[in-house]
Amino acid sequence: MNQFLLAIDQGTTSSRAIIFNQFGQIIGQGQQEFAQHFPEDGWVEHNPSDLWQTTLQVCKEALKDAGLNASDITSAGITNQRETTLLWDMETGKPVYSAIVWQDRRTSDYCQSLVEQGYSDKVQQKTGLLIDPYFSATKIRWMLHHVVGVKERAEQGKIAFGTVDSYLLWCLTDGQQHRTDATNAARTMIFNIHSQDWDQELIELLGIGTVKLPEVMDSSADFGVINEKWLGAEIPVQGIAGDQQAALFGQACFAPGMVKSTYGTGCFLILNTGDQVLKSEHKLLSTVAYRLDGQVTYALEGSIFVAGAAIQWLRDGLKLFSHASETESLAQQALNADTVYLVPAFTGLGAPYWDPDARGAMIGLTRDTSVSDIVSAGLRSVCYQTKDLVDAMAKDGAHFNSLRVDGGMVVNDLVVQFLSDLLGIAVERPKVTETTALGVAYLAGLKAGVYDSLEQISELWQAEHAFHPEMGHDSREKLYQGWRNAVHRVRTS
Ligand SMILES: Nc1ncnc2c1ncn2[C@@H]1O[C@H](COP(=O)(O)OP(=O)(O)O)[C@@H](O)[C@H]1O
Ligand SMILES: O=P(O)(O)OC[C@H](O)CO
Repeated sequence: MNQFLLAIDQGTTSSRAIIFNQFGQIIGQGQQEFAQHFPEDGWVEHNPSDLWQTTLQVCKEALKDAGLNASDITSAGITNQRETTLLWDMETGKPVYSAIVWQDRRTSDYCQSLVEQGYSDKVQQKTGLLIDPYFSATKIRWMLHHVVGVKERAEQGKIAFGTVDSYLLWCLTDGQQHRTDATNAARTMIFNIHSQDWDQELIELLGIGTVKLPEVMDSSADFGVINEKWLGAEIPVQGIAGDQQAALFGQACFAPGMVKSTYGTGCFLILNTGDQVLKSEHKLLSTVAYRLDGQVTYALEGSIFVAGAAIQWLRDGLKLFSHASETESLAQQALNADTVYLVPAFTGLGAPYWDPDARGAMIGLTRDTSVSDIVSAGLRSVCYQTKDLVDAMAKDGAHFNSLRVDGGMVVNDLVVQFLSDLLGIAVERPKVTETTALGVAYLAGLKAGVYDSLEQISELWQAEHAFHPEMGHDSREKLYQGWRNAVHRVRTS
């Protein structure tokens, strides 16, 4: 008999719900985009009601698409854009402000002051993270200091903090559960990844001790039950993970040394490091890959802020084409692909540079530079940035000879082939590229007893295509040197 798992994937630009059967096949889905708000330079916000309402709608759409009722669903999971921060009043259930999105840079100066006070080592040692506005903690502090009345309500013990998973769980359970999982907690900059507890010293340092923090659970656990008023029947929520960790899980990267890279708005390369926290000397992040039965599997992560977003900019900003799918044929016509570089540092550079003040550039332009050359440079920029991460990992002692990829961009064969050429390793694209949703469905299914073991899940993973390097060493080095020069031109630190 078929069993069905509902995966809620609340991402940066859209909310998605996918229903899988126990074989990891997609049975139904729904997706809705929502508005991005940029109230000031470097600020990025979402309306919490958009996050919640689109989530609810896509769940209904997915059920309809699958021809199922909520009562047919065995278990549900939530995966989410990470770090994005919400505070809400626990009495009214109302968010006190917008959701401050992971890309938001408003706490840059405060982060810089923490660095100057010498807290970098302590933060990295405890949380595995670098001090950066990217993470949740300084966003919480900003709301306490800037939103009228919130500090007072927090002092009365009425204000809850949550990443998007927590907030959605709160809504879905009708205010019954205030919980998160270890992968999401690990992105806040106040969670000790060794002891698996909230870190009181960092909480006090930031002055955010009055806010109620969610209970941190395994990634596969009994988080609560979706109230029947939302979808027509109760559904247990038994999986939660940040979207990049869920993708690692969906790619079945369960053995130390296995690595995946997801190409959506940004790009996130995550390497399974087993039960070891690998401390990076090259500005990568140590984080929680997943936590099962109290056992933590750790990961090393490289985060790039702009990947598919560069393609969106070429489409919407420069209006060079109407659909992302046109980029492959356009780039195939590029005559100067090897000499034109686009550094998409629109919101600064992420790993391994962490240069929030860098800005984008196009280098190598001549009179015969064409639209095709620029599009090709945009696509290739994603591969060059990945090589930056892979090289940083190698310097940290982490080597691998194949990479699993997923996300909206990997339908583009040209991108994946160039990636393989540049890295000089095999790049594997799975049959199901919705690995984020699949990963959290697996986590829910593990708790629900649909799956007994990780081995069983590994057996479900199937490659759709493996790309092998076709480029020679010298060409690869020459192209990459050109990229290094281009990045050097935009860096401020
Ligand atoms: N054929 C393509 N070639 C290159 N980029 C693409 C292609 N199709 C989609 N994209 C890019 O992939 C991204 C969407 O991927 P997705 O995984 O849905 O992102 P997210 O989950 O971050 O919203 C968009 O930025 C889009 O520009
Ligand atoms: O929503 P995505 O897929 O762009 O992922 C965002 C990341 O979780 C941010 O850390």
